[in-house]
Formats: sequence, C-alpha cells, structure tokens
Amino acid sequence: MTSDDGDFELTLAAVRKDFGRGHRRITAVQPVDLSLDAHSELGVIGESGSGKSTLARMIVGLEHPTSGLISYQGRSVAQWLSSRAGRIAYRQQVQYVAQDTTSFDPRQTFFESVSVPLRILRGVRGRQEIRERLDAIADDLSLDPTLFSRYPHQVSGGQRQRFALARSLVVEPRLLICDEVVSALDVSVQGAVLNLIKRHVARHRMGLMFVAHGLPAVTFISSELLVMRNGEVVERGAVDQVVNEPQHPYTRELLDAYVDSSSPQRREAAS
Ligand SMILES: Nc1ncnc2c1ncn2[C@@H]1O[C@H](COP(=O)(O)OP(=O)(O)OP(=O)(O)O)[C@@H](O)[C@H]1O
Repeated sequence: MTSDDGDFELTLAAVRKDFGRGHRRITAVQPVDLSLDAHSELGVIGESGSGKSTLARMIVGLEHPTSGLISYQGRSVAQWLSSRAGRIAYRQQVQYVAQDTTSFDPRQTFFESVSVPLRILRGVRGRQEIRERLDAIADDLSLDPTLFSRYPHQVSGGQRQRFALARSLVVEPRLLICDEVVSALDVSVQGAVLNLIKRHVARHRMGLMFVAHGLPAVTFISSELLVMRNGEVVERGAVDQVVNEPQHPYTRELLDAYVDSSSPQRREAAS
C-alpha cells in the first residue's frame, strides 16, 4: 500500500451526465453527490439503463461529466488524467473491472495481459517478481497459476472474469470499482467470485463500489446501498435499513419484484 487509510478521498459534487443533444438528449446521471474512501462498501443497484455504469465509468474517467466535479485528493480527476504521471498516480489508486471479459487481447496470454498494469502502474520489471506477484494474486482468487500461460479463449467465463479481477487487483488499488462483474456468470460461480472479492477487499483494506442488478450479490458484498432510477439516486443508506425499511416506492418495487421471483435462498439473502 502506498498511503494510509486516511489519505484516500474521492468525492463527487453535483456530478451529472447527459448523452446526445437537443431532443435526443438524455440525462444518464442526474446530479449526484458521493464520497468514497478506502473503507467504502458501496453497492449500486437499479434497473437496466438507470445510470449505474455511467456513474462508475465517470469515476474512472471513461466518461466525462457534463457538469459537476469529481475530485481525488482535492484535485479534479480530469486534471489527474490529463498527464501521464497523473494518470499513473490515479490508476494506482482507483481500479475498474467491468463485466466485459472480452477486453483481453486475444493474442496475449494472461501472463502478458495481467503483467501490463504491474509494469506500467507499479514499475515492476523483473520477470521473477512479476511471476511472484501473479502467483500471489492467483492464490487469492483461487485461480490455478498454470492458467496464466493460456489465451483468453482457452478458459471458462468464470476464470476469465477472475483474470479481469486479477488484472486490477494486482495493482493494489485503494478503491476497486466492480461493474456487473458476476452478472454473466453461472449462479454457482457467482457466489465463489463474490466471496473472493469480499475476502480480498477486506484483507487488503481497499474500498469497494459494486454495481449490479442482483440484489443478493449487492447486499452480500456491501454495507451501504445506493438505488438508482432513470439516472437519479432515489434512495441511499445502510443495506439493512434500505432492505428492511425502503423509503422510496421504487426501492420497494425492486425488493418486491426480487422477492417474488427469487428462490428461497435468495429471499433469505434479500431479507
Ligand atoms: N455512450 C453512450 N451514448 C449514449 N447513451 C448512452 C451511452 N452510455 C449510456 N447511455 C445511456 O445512458 C443511460 C444509462 O446507461 P447506463 O449504462 O449507465 O445504465 P445502467 O444502469 O448501467 O444499465 P445496465 O444495468 O443495463 O448496464 C441509458 O439510457 C443508456 O442508453
């Protein structure tokens, strides 16, 4: 770790995102205020198109806010990302993993792909040290280290998702942003991956922002919930409070819909 827990602070002030212009303009994220640190365990839920991914992508600089300010350590993220040194410094601390596990270069083995951020962001050069770090992260994620010699098409979806996590976690960020990282996985694999993320985040004391559709996944891994609808944060609070005493009708709808359609185990997790 490069800094003490108290050193990390990321804030969003009235951050909004519009896409398109004129009559085609849609507001993907209505002005939102948010604060994240190395202790955050924030779950973000909402139906498809509610703005969850856009919110996450703005934090990592993949989208630019239409208005408002995202700042890290008192300096705007746009500023951090405007220079190579700033980009490296920011990405050392804030990492993003998406559902899209096709993001791996098909011509590179996982050893090559996962070692790129280690080399660029952490300056690790020696093959031996890279090997050791990769073995350690594989161990943490219950990945067979011999799979590092394989290409993306040679592993299962669950393994590829864990390699995507490995590529971010090997950097040892202070904040990990997960965007639908288990949604495409088989239910039996989902639980295992969630457990691994939860354990790793706790062990390495990093903050987590976890975006997902599935209520059990979010409630299992987060202590605080943010509920989004049509780009607006309609409810936020401690997980227990939001799940047991939802204040907004949409949150109630979301919970009811889930409980109605879920298995007994899931109902338990959501209650
Ligand atoms: N690059 C883009 N250009 C135009 N519109 C976009 C773009 N990205 C997202 N949107 C729109 O912004 C809105 C919010 O999308 P976003 O992907 O953030 O929602 P989401 O809650 O993450 O949805 P899902 O759960 O399906 O991933 C949607 O109406 C979407 O169509």
